[in-house]
Amino acid sequence: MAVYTEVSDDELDEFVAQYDIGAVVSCKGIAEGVENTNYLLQTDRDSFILTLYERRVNPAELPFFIGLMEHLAARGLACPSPIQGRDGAILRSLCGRPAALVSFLKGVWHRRISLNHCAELGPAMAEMHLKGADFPLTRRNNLSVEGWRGLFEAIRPRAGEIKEDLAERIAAELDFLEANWPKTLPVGLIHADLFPDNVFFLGDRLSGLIDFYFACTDFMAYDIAICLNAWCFEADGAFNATKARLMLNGYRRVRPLSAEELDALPLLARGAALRFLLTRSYDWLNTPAGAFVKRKDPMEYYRKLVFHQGVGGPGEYGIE
Ligand SMILES: Nc1ncnc2c1ncn2[C@@H]1O[C@H](COP(=O)(O)OP(=O)(O)OP(=O)(O)O)[C@@H](O)[C@H]1O
Ligand SMILES: N[C@@H](CCO)C(=O)O
Repeated sequence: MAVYTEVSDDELDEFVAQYDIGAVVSCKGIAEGVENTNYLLQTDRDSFILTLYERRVNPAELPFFIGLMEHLAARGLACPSPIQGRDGAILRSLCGRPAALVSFLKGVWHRRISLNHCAELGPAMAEMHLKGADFPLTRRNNLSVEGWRGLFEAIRPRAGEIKEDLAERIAAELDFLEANWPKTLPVGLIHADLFPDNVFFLGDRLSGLIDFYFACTDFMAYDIAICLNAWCFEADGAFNATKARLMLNGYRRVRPLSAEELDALPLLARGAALRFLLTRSYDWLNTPAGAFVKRKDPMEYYRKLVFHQGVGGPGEYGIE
């Protein structure tokens, strides 16, 4: 569950009075998510998400994330639209935390991914990349290749608790990726965490993208590589090339991929698998087993990494 901060009725009334959004009907804590406190706020006019930013979000980066959602929503992307108060401000303080209101997106996310979900994801991701292209702010991806060694050093002494030879395996992969990471692929605004729990559907249609708090400036093809990992493996660990093909072809219809981007996909997919292997390993080793935040399995991403290490070229991702 993720309600770290309880907001009293008085504090909420005072907060909502700063907006022209009607009167509060209900405000319920949302159990999902781990980073921030989220409430579903219903007024007599509409529904909103109230987010209180907790420790793991750097307040100095909030203008980037909020500005990005504003930018994308203004260009018609289905994503949360930040709500301005009567004074024009979006970010304010609630219970000693930075806080913001965004529009509520209808839809649900799916644990069981269908072929159709992947076919819908591709064009939506490409649309986000195109609409993000003229966003004026930039943010370095501190969870890309330059950030991995530091994370590795942090988990190295205890990596054997996850898998006996994990440290050696990661060390070799890191050396390889650092030596071969691309330098010149097209760069743009990427989501960087476009997992199924951040993509909503209404019936068969994708209805919106949420959770832009890892968004950054990086290779657009790296976002695709993250999605190959997060969307195209079955629960038994098998890679589903049909899902990958549908996602990639859907993407390419909206934003064509260059030959360099296609060729780089296996390497980028290795990097993306390593990124989530590292962060999940860190959280696994540093979150008590009984904590209310459920730990995500690092080994799922170790197995995905091993799969991509065996990929000979982009054709194995279903591309004709
Ligand atoms: N704009 C929105 N519209 C509808 N529901 C939303 C919206 N934003 C968040 N939610 C709901 O709140 C939940 C948690 O949101 P989110 O994933 O952004 O939280 P978080 O704590 O930042 O996340 P995470 O731990 O996944 O990084 C979502 O799964 C969704 O149910
Ligand atoms: N989506 C991530 C968590 C947030 O970075 C994971 O599944 O490991």
